[in-house]
Amino acid sequence: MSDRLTMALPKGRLLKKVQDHFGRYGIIFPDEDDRKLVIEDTSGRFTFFLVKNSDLPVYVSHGIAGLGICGEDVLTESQTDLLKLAPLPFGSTRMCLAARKDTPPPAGSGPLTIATKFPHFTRTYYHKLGVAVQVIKLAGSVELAPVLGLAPYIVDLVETGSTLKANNLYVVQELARIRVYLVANPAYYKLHYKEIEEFLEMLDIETTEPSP
Ligand SMILES: Nc1ncnc2c1ncn2[C@@H]1O[C@H](COP(=O)(O)OP(=O)(O)OP(=O)(O)O)[C@@H](O)[C@H]1O
Ligand SMILES: O=P(O)(O)OC[C@H]1O[C@H](OP(=O)(O)OP(=O)(O)O)[C@H](O)[C@@H]1O
Repeated sequence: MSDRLTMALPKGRLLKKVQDHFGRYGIIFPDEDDRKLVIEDTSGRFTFFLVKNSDLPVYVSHGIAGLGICGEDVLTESQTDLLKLAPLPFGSTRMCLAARKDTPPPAGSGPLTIATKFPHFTRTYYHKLGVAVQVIKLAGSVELAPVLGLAPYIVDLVETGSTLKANNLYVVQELARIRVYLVANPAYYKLHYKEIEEFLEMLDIETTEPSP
């Protein structure tokens, strides 16, 4: 492959935001053929791989893509050791405990039954507090669980709150702020330190990792 930097991008709701943001800095990639999964930006600096959100840390940790753009939610669940270079100014959400409006907040040290797409985050969060949890893992539409009686509580991402509202649920407690990060494979970062730092300077964001 050429000496372009390689970056994995999530195919879902973040892609348009990345495209708009990068476009402001002259990193333009086409979207006319949205079935193409390997694309090159017109400035000649990047090759992008369009991957499923939850697979993104796999590609970066294996060094297939040197860089990636990924939410902290996915990073936490992946249990990979990627460098979080800098948060990006879009895609922020809140990880929340939510329930039906007629369910009171949990009291005492559990056990709490929680349905979620984020079992690792949920177990870690409550274990740190000494609260016992039974986690029911779902792949999506988590808001259905309290509505249908699968679990009284859910842990899920909340952005606008409209999904909770439409299903008569409420935020019991905000557990964490979740941001979207530019991440790197540690070895790739060392190898391409100069180009990556130039790219970060151009985006006007500072690295959160010390220099190698
Ligand atoms: N409203 C939102 N809901 C979920 N994630 C959001 C939202 N807004 C921003 N994000 C961030 O965007 C990232 C990518 O969201 P996307 O919808 O593509 O993921 P996903 O639903 O997990 O993807 P997939 O359905 O392919 O598994 C999330 O990991 C999260 O950090
Ligand atoms: O607060 P809001 O703006 O309503 O956004 C939050 C919702 O969006 C996400 O789901 P997504 O659309 O990815 O569907 P999924 O649950 O099937 O993964 C998230 O899991 C919430 O359900």
